[in-house]
Amino acid sequence: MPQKHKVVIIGSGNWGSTVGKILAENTREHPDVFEQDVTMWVFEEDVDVPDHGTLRDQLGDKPVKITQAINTTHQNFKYLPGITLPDNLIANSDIQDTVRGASILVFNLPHQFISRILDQINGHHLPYARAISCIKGVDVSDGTVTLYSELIMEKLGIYCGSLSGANIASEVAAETLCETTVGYDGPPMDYKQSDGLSTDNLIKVDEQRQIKSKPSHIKLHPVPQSYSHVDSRLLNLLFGRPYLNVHVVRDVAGVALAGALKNIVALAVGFVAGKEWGENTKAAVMRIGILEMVKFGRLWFPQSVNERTFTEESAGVADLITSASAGRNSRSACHAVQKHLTVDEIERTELGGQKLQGTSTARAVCEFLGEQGKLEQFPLFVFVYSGCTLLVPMCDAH
Ligand SMILES: NC(=O)c1ccc[n+]([C@@H]2O[C@H](COP(=O)([O-])OP(=O)(O)OC[C@H]3O[C@@H](n4cnc5c(N)ncnc54)[C@H](O)[C@@H]3O)[C@@H](O)[C@H]2O)c1
Ligand SMILES: O=P(O)(O)OC[C@H](O)CO
Repeated sequence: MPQKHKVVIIGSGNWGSTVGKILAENTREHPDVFEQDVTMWVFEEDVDVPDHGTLRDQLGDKPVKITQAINTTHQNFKYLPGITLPDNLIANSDIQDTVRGASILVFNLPHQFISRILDQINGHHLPYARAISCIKGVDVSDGTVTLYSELIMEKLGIYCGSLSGANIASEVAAETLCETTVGYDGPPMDYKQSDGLSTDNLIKVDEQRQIKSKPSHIKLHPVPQSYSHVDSRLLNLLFGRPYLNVHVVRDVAGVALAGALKNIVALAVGFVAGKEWGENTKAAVMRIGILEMVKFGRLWFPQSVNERTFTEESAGVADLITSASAGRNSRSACHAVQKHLTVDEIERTELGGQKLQGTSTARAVCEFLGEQGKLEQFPLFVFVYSGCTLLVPMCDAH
């Protein structure tokens, strides 16, 4: 019998809790492959107990710790209300305790918080753990665009794939039919060597990106042969559900980048909706948006991004459509225009603690493009970042 994978999830927001639910359902269904309990790292906070159902019978009417609320009621009523979570999904606010001994780490938190969490994890995880990032966003610093899958690889020295798709969390949690894309080109798990750093285990960084500060290779620890391989079959066991079809592709960068950039386009569509410019304009914005997404990938990730990920996968055009139609970025931009507020104000007042990814991504991407002298090639991204301020200030002064 292979050693069982221990799976943990870092993040417990709207999508974090949804993916936690999926993981726990699957580890329970495949006890031969996975340890049943899935620990979910939760950013600790006090939450008010809603006055409906049996929640106050179980928790009382005073504010309680969110971890206590989740572990007692098996609901995350602040970030994923109305959904029952499996009782083998265990909330834990101690990040180092959460990752200890885990062979599969799933990262799923707003990108604003990932860097600090990685610093706290470093040194406390298995050196051969494998990771999947469900985070939609990009990190821009020192004149470089870094995908969160890459940041995780660099900071922790472990392999990281990406998951992204047309996945409005509340719909996935309600188990309506949908699909998603997993980018995974990782080395197989069972190396001939079972200890030490293998020279076969090199993940090549896209050399065309001319990233001066990055190593050209990241050396990975081989996974002991006792585990089953992390391959497309195992990823389907982990993320697939009867209502969620998973397609595994090798294009990790394309999946991650599409998930990040579509949020900029979704904001633009939201502005159009708020201005009541109609469906033709929304369609035009989406068409131009997908072309800018592809162009960005071609320019900055020429060796790693496969353009077909943008046009054929759930992570590409399908996610753009769903996000533009019903995502938080699009809705918030629409409300901002209608209420003459900034999107940041809408985020603070209407999202109940959930975080938008589009505004900071637009800012990061456009500042990067400005530094590279490429702004004129991305008029829609620039429109979102700066042009939209003519309609409504997109962000607070910063
Ligand atoms: N919600 C969706 O429909 C959806 C769908 C697909 C992908 N995504 C992506 O998933 C990722 C996670 O989004 P989400 O919807 O789960 O989050 P969310 O928007 O619900 O964000 C709230 C989460 O952030 C946490 N948080 C607040 N302050 C924090 C801090 N200082 N440090 C750490 N955590 C803190 C909260 O505890 C909560 O868990 C994002 O990149 C998002 O783009 C979201
Ligand atoms: O609600 P948004 O705008 O963060 O988008 C949600 C998902 O990314 C849709 O796939």
